[in-house]
Amino acid sequence: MKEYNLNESFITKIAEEKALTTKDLQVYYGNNHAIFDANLEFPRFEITALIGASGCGKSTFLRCLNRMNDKRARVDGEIMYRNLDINSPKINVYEVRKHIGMVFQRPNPFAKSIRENITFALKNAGITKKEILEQRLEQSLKDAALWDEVKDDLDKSALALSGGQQQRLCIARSIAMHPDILLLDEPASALDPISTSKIEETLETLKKNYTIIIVTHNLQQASRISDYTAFLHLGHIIEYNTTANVFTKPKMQATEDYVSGNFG
Ligand SMILES: Nc1ncnc2c1ncn2[C@@H]1O[C@H](COP(=O)(O)OP(=O)(O)OP(=O)(O)O)[C@@H](O)[C@H]1O
Repeated sequence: MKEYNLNESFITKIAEEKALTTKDLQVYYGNNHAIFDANLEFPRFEITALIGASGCGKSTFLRCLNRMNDKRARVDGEIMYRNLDINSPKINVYEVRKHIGMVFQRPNPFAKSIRENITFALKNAGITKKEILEQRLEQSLKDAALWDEVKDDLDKSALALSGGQQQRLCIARSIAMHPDILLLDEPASALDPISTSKIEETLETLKKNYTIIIVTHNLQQASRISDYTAFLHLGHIIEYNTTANVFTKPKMQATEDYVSGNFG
């Protein structure tokens, strides 16, 4: 693999309102230092893509943003959300996850009905009024572009849905909680091209109301749907800029090689 100077980077500052900011974020799996000095500002109501070769730390970084690494890694540094450092040990992680939701690579609906997949977490969060549950059910399924396909089958098992429908159900389940930020870890990598384009359309619509941060291996997908892109290499954020700049006028050689397919 070509060697690049990992101490050189180009990290843009965001002029818009920020939804989340990481400051000097470091992640260690035992002795493996997996993320180095990540300083990124995520703009509100925009889609930011995290790209880079396998093992560069995309998922590790994403998982820090709603404290999903707590049990597997040591995470140092700050993650600022609404003037609070949500990486502080004093913070209630369940509260964090109500505001910052996560959708995983493989669709993981509960083995329950479509309705219960949406209402389960809401009920756990103390929402018991039937009208509110029904309203959240319908709205989240509409926002995830699934309502028309399932509205007559709400009491059927979620496991009977196709993979693409299951993934949109998982997005609906996340947004039913009314988070501010949605984290997605390669949400379309297990899906066929039609389901993938439905997920992409859904994300484009959702960004009106949500800040979206997505890990993707698919460079076309990053360039199609994201407003900002961060390129990671060996745990370092090498470049962060508008997606148009990252793909057409990259500042760093490593980025240019990666986006043009001359990497490695
Ligand atoms: N649970 C874990 N325990 C120990 N090391 C881990 C763990 N998860 C990831 N790592 C290590 O951290 C580094 C970054 O991995 P990570 O999965 O974040 O990369 P990635 O860019 O998301 O990769 P991919 O694109 O293949 O999913 C790798 O060296 C990996 O081996």
